[in-house]
Amino acid sequence: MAVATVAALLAALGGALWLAARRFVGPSAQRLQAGGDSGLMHGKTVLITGANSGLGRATAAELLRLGARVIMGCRDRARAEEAAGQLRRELRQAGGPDAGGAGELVVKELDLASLRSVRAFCQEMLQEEPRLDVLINNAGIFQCPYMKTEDGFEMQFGVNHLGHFLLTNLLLGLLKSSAPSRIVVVSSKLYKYGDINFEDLNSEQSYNKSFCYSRSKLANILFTRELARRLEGTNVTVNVLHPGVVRTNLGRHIHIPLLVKPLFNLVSWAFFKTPAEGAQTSIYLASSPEVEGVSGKYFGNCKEEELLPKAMDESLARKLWDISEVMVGILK
Ligand SMILES: NC(=O)c1ccc[n+]([C@@H]2O[C@H](COP(=O)([O-])OP(=O)(O)OC[C@H]3O[C@@H](n4cnc5c(N)ncnc54)[C@H](OP(=O)(O)O)[C@@H]3O)[C@@H](O)[C@H]2O)c1
Repeated sequence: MAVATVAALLAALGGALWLAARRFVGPSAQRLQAGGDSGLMHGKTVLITGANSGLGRATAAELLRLGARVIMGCRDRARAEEAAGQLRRELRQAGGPDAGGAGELVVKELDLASLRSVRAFCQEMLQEEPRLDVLINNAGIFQCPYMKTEDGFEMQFGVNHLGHFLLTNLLLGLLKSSAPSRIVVVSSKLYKYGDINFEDLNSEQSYNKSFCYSRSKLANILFTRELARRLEGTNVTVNVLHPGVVRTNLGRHIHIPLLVKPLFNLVSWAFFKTPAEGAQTSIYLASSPEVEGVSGKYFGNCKEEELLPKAMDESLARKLWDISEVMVGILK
């Protein structure tokens, strides 16, 4: 009797934990089915940063299936070519458009930790690509030890915010001439724990890897909202999203003790989204007719969500924009 009671209690506790965790990461995005019919993106060119892994790779797979020309902007050509080869094979096996020539994958080198690389990449884009319908600022680095980009910026702020800031600005002309066009920014719910300290944007005085990640993700949202304001009337929209908690390579800098690893793997298997699930909101914002004309909004699970006041602070967003322009030397 006592054993049965304990077992029942454990089952109830397990169930409650399961429900609580699913609630935290959001409903299974598989049910959201953001992608539409194959052919929906036919004739559209999409650029995805960090498309060789995790969410970027899953987003590329679906947009390719929908018929887009997908440009994978990646820092490591070998890793990107390998991912592109796998994606083409998967698509052929599924009898997708690659066999018939509708979707197309192109790999281009882009290191967001180097403004020189971002400029060279954009120059190549402007020379070779007649149009750009969707830009997905997806690449990201998470809780790394203190490191600097080639230009001397703290790595998370440099890659997650400044690299994408310069990239977007240099491609705006192409996006405008291809309008209606869209920009999709991948942020994180962890923005809630960040703030923008203009006195120490480079974290020289103190470095906290979690806080700096959150700061970079808050910067993604402020950037999106200020850009949406600047793009009013151009038919170029920009929205930002939280993908949920997703099983990807993002945690590569987190050290998990060997003994705890099996438990962590079990928890992530049970509760985290798969990359295909996590990518649904990116795919939705990139391709769905439902969001045509929608701009400056924050999404999770393919639905608009509320932001904390600090992420909607217009004067903070303007100040960050002005300082970012100076940091990346936008006028050079
Ligand atoms: N996974 C989650 O639970 C989660 C939650 C909230 C938000 N996000 C956001 O989702 C986005 C995608 O992350 P993910 O989870 O898919 O992680 P991931 O599997 O690690 O993918 C990150 C991608 O960014 C690329 N990248 C990193 N540094 C770069 C640089 N300097 N230049 C160009 N590309 C660079 C990586 O390239 P390499 O493969 O060459 O390293 C990789 O392709 C990130 O912005 C992340 O902040 C993820």
